[in-house]
Amino acid sequence: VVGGSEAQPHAWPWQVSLQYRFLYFWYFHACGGSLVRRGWVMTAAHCVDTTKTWRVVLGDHNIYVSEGTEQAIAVSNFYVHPNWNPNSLANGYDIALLRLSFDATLNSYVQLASLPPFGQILPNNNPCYVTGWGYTQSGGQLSASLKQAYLPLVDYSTCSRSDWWGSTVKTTMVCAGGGSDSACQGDSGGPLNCQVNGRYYVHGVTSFVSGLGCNTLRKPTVFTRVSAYTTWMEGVIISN
Ligand SMILES: CC(C)C[C@H](NC(=O)C(F)(F)F)C(=O)N[C@@H](C)C(=O)Nc1ccc(C(F)(F)F)cc1
Repeated sequence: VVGGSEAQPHAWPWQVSLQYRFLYFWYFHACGGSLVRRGWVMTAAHCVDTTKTWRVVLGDHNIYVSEGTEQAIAVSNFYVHPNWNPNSLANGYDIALLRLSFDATLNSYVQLASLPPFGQILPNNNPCYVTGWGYTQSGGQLSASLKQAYLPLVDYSTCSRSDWWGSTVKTTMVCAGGGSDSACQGDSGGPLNCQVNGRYYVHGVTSFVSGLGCNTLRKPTVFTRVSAYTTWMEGVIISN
């Protein structure tokens, strides 16, 4: 997250850190995710590399310090959207579900995300926050502590303007920000938390930013629109 501020610990208790094992017993934070069922995490398809060994860490704040609130759970299966094409990021479908090897324990540090109703489109400027441990500057480094940035929602008609994202953005995506604050590498797969009637819903899965820099003017962060995929997710979960 570029800009914004450090989140209050456990203010976003559905936020997970998605980590892959390297060397013997070391894990590396690669992406974010959201806990959607006790045994299921929603993330971005572009985060999933099935040749690696993955785990999710729930209830975390500082990813480099053991605080006693974490739950680390192995990922036992991956369900990437069938239409996802890694060579066509602009086509969308950048969403995946991870089956955990056992169910998370829900408590004040670990809670389920609320998902929007199918097809819901939020208005321009709807208040939203992006959260994650991603780079704090373009070409920078990961944040040790979870960060949040206020990113007002940008509606499709604005986001698809030619001097914004043009035809790169689709209606199955959601844009937010476009100013000095943004997501950045390492925030992928994490939630866009949008306030609707006083409650926060995970309305987006962090997908991409401009290749020219994370917080490029008029290139808002682009998210997979969760409300376009809730039926697909229900189908995966009830049959696995
Ligand atoms: C690894 C990438 C697939 C996703 C990566 N995502 C992120 O950094 C995050 F965290 F904002 F979600 C990203 O946007 N990286 C930048 C450097 C990028 O490649 N952006 C980008 C690439 C292609 C397009 C497109 F769709 F136009 F081809 C748009 C943006």
